[in-house]
Amino acid sequence: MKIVCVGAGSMAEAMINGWIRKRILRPGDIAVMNKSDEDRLDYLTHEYGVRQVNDEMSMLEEAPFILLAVKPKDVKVALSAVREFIRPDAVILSVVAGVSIDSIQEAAGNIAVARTMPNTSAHVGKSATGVVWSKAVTKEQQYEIRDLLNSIGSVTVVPEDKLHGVTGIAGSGPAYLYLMAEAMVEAGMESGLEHADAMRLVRQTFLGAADMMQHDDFSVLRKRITSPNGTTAAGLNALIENGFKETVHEGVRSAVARSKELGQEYN
Ligand SMILES: NC(=O)C1=CN([C@@H]2O[C@H](COP(=O)(O)OP(=O)(O)OC[C@H]3O[C@@H](n4cnc5c(N)ncnc54)[C@H](OP(=O)(O)O)[C@@H]3O)[C@@H](O)[C@H]2O)C=CC1
Ligand SMILES: O=C(O)[C@@H]1CCC=N1
Repeated sequence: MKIVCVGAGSMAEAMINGWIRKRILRPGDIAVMNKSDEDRLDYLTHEYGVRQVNDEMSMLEEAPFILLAVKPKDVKVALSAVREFIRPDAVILSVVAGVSIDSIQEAAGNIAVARTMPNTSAHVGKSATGVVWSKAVTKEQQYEIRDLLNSIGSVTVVPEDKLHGVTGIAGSGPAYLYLMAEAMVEAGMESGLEHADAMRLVRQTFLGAADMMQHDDFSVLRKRITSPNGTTAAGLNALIENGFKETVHEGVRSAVARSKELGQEYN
C-alpha cells in the first residue's frame, strides 16, 4: 500500500487516474475511503482497480502517504477518524483549498504535511500544481512527493501564503477556460455554425493554443494573430473595451479571496 485517499471525489479521482495512467502507482498501491457513498467507491474500484479501506483501517498503517481530498468543511472530522491509524512517519498530501498545514497537523496529530493545490487536468497528467511542505517532510519524502506530482503535471514549490494565488489561477483555472469555451461555442452557433462543428473547432483552438503557449510569450503569440485592422483586432478590441481583462482579474481575485476565507473558516 502506497497511498490511502481520504476523500474519493473529483480531485482524488483525477490524481488516481493520472498516477495509474502514468504508471507511477499500481492500482493495488492505492486505497480509497469516503464518508458514506459506497457506490462511489465501487465505481473507483471497477474503473481503476483501486482497493477500498472499508473497515480495514489497518490499511492506513501500511501507507507512507495519505491523500487528504475532502472539502475544507470536512477536514477536521475526516482526520479525527483516521489519525490513530496514520503512521508517525507518514506524510499527509493535502489538496484541500485554504486549510493550512498547522490546521491539518492540529487535526491529524504531528504528522508531516505536504500542502498542494492541483487541478483536475491531473486526469490527463497535465495538472498545474503548487506545493509547500512542513519542516518534518524529509528530503527523501520531498523527492517522492515531487515524483507523485510531476507524474500528473507540473510542480511549482511556493511559500504557503502563495497557495491562495495558485488556487486562484490554477486550482480553479480550468473552470474559467471551460466557461470561455462554452461562450465561444454559443457565439459560434449564433454566427450559424452547427453545435458539433463549433465544439470541434473550439476544442482544437484551445488544444492548439495550449501547445503554442509552451513555446512563446502569450502577448507575442497574440500579436502574431492580430493583423492590423483585421478580424482579431476587432474581436480583441471588443473584448478589451467590454472589460475582459478586468473581469478576469476580478474572477481570480474572488477565488483568491474565497481561498483565504476558507482558511479562516476551517483553520
Ligand atoms: N475539484 C477540483 O477541481 C479541485 C478540488 N480541490 C480540493 O479537493 C478537495 C475535494 O474536492 P472535490 O474532490 O472537488 O470534492 P468532492 O465533493 O468531489 O469529494 C469530496 C470527498 O470527500 C469525502 N468526504 C467527506 N467527508 C468525509 C469524511 N469525514 N471522511 C472521509 N471522506 C469524506 C466525500 O465522501 P462522500 O461522497 O461519501 O460524502 C467525497 O468523496 C477540496 O478540499 C477542494 O478544495 C483542489 C483542487 C482542485
Ligand atoms: O472550487 C474549489 O473550491 C476547489 C478548489 C480549487 C478547485 N476546486
